Amino acid sequence: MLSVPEAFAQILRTVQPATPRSCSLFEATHGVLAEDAVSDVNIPPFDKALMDGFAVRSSDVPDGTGTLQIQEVIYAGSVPTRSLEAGQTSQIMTGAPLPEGADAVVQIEHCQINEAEQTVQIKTTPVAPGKNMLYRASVLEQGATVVKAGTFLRAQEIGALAETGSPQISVRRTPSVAILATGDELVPPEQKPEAGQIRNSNEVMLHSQILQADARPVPLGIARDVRSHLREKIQEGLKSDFLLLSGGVSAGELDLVPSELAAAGVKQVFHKVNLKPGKPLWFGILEQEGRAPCYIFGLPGNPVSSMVCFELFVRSALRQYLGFPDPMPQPVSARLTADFQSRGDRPTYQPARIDWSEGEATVTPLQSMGSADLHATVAANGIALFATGNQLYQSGLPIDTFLW
Ligand SMILES: Nc1nc2c(c(=O)[nH]1)N[C@H]1C(S)=C(S)[C@@H](COP(=O)(O)OP(=O)(O)OC[C@H]3O[C@@H](n4cnc5c(N)ncnc54)[C@H](O)[C@@H]3O)O[C@H]1N2
Ligand code: MOO
Repeated sequence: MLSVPEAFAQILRTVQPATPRSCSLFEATHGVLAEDAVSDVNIPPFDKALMDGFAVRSSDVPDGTGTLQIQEVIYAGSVPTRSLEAGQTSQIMTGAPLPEGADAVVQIEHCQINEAEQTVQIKTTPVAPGKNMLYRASVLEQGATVVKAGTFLRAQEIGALAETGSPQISVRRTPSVAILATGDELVPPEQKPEAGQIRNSNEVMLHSQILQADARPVPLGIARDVRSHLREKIQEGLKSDFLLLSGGVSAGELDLVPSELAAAGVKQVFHKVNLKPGKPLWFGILEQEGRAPCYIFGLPGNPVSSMVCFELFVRSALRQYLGFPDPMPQPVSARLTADFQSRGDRPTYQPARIDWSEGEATVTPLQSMGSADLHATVAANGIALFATGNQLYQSGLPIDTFLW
């Protein structure tokens, strides 16, 4: 059976980053930048006042006092016409360019203007070069990288791109992800289950996980364990960029998913991974003439297996599709708060509570009845990884955890 690292490697080898599209900054939120963006200007573009007041030569008022001759008033958006010689100053507004010779600004509250003599008396704390101003290009130089390819675009990146001359950018947009729950035992959440039935909790849970992964869910409802119905629903799902099926992938007589996917032309990449929960995980690709491939995951029906497989494998595939440089889940090392006895013939991903105290992460594995016990995940904010075998992990030992 495939190991977890081998499964990751096969997913990352199979899923190709989406073709980038050009879009305006108004459409770019939650996309991922496809090419490095460089600045076409210096930031700030000129030595810039950060206060309303007087532009000065700091050497004229090193101790913060002195009387200076006013040359002109410089507003934001205008250009100074006079440079400052010794003993001279110009009144300046926040955001305006400093005149040549000036290297500091004294704020207006510390200045007394004599209109008749066109002088200003300054009384403030010592003035060093750079006070209340930003030097040209001190934030960013023209030609420097503003946002790197592979960056998820939030409000601040979008603002920085606007400031530096990238109104139109090349972006990978979030994929559509179809969800298809399978099983004759399932009823919708709004229905009270009758004998032998359970509610379809995986569809809405996956919907929420897809949204949390910043992708676009396309819920398709329930496919019954009847080939014709499943076939029809699979065809609908294959129109999305990804298709997630829940249930029907293990060894049961009505586990029709792998054979129906094969009949639809989907090529299996792997079936079954050595982890707990999630062993029956299925992954494949549909290559299509003239359009992008569809990537298909058959997630085990047990709710915790479905959730864990999404967080580990589907999320990594979505990150790879979006062009993130590090698509794999990032482990957080945390110390066990109590002894933990691991059991089992597979690496185990145990629902866990991860906390931070005094700057260090701690982890408390939660009691769980296994892959059908969704309630253990409600109290959890992540998963703790334990290697195969029966082993006593002592309190205080650092182990790998993954937040969700
Ligand atoms: N003989 C074997 N039996 C099983 C094996 C095996 O290797 N050999 N693997 C076990 C493991 S591990 C898992 S996990 C499950 C996964 O089975 P399937 O993916 O085929 O899923 P189902 O049998 O359809 O369902 C399993 C379980 O989950 C419930 N379920 C299904 N869909 C939903 C849903 N949308 N919402 C909530 N719950 C759902 C379903 O009722 C079952 O109780 O197989 C083991 N068996
Ligand atoms: O993958 Mo299953 O949930 O391990 O029992």
